[in-house]
Amino acid sequence: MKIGVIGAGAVGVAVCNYVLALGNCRELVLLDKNGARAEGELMDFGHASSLTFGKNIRLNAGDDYAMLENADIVVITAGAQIKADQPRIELAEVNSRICVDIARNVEQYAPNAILIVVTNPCDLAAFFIINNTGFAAHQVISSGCVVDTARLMKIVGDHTQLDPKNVFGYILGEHGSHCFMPASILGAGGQPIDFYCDNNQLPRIDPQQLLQDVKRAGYEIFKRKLNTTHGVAASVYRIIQAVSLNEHSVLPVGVLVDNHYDLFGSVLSLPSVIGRNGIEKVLEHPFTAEELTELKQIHQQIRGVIESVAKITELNC
Ligand SMILES: NC(=O)c1ccc[n+]([C@@H]2O[C@H](COP(=O)([O-])OP(=O)(O)OC[C@H]3O[C@@H](n4cnc5c(N)ncnc54)[C@H](O)[C@@H]3O)[C@@H](O)[C@H]2O)c1
Repeated sequence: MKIGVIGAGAVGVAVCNYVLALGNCRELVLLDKNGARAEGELMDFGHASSLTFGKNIRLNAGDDYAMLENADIVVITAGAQIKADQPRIELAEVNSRICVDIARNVEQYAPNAILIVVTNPCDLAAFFIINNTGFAAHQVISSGCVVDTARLMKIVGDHTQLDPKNVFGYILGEHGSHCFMPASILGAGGQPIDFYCDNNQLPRIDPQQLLQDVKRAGYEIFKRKLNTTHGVAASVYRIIQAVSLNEHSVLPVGVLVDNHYDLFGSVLSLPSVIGRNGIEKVLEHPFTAEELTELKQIHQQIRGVIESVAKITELNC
């Protein structure tokens, strides 16, 4: 496996750390417009290979896309960070353009790669990549709500005093403010969440409050350290693992909505089967009527943003 990471910032480097510590790839490429920064990071990582647990993965870094030749997986974390008081739509324009340019460069050297888009707004950026490059929809995965779902699992795990891995639930929709939680599938230890709480003398969880807490989780981290890195990097590594081991894992990643739930033309997080071909299948869930209405409303809001960004950037939508 050859893995590329574009963007040698806080998130890109955190992803490299997971790949080097846990992964089983033969080559890791770190690319940044600031090539020296990427080189410095991988030179630093290189010293880990002298230690007993370090893996001798071939490391390449710089600013030249040719390094990505025949990469199997490319993670895009490059882009601008939101500035104080900057409207989100402005960041969407800037980063959608950057991500499409990057994907066009990647396409020249690794047209068969699976792309994992992390740069925010990741769902919008993935949507514009699908519509403005030769990458097929199944090759382009937005990291979407995997991190939001991890946050949900941790919060419910703390409440139920269970390992978060024994919590089942999804955050779906858009990574960010337009996400929702289908309460009908939330569970702990294989039991419906209300049943679990009642049987264990715990207060029931208010689904609306839970969703608010999930939405605030990223903000609470950002307020303290001015970025978020570890949770998102672990989420990206989870997707890398599903692709590289052809796991057919169901993950709430951002996928092109193309006649799913009668919706067309956005990227939203939906439970999807992830394997060697990227998105192998988008699962259709038996959502309640209310949940379906919520999903449709989110899609319509996102379509509005897509059309505004397309108008200004002249990207296809
Ligand atoms: N999807 C998520 O869950 C999630 C979570 C955290 C951060 N993010 C996003 O990830 C992105 C990166 O965050 P970060 O904290 O690493 O930022 P950062 O500022 O630390 O790093 C960004 C890097 O991208 C590089 N870069 C910018 N434009 C480039 C281009 N055109 N080509 C190559 N490299 C380029 C910069 O030189 C910099 O090294 C941001 O958009 C952030 O909002 C997403």
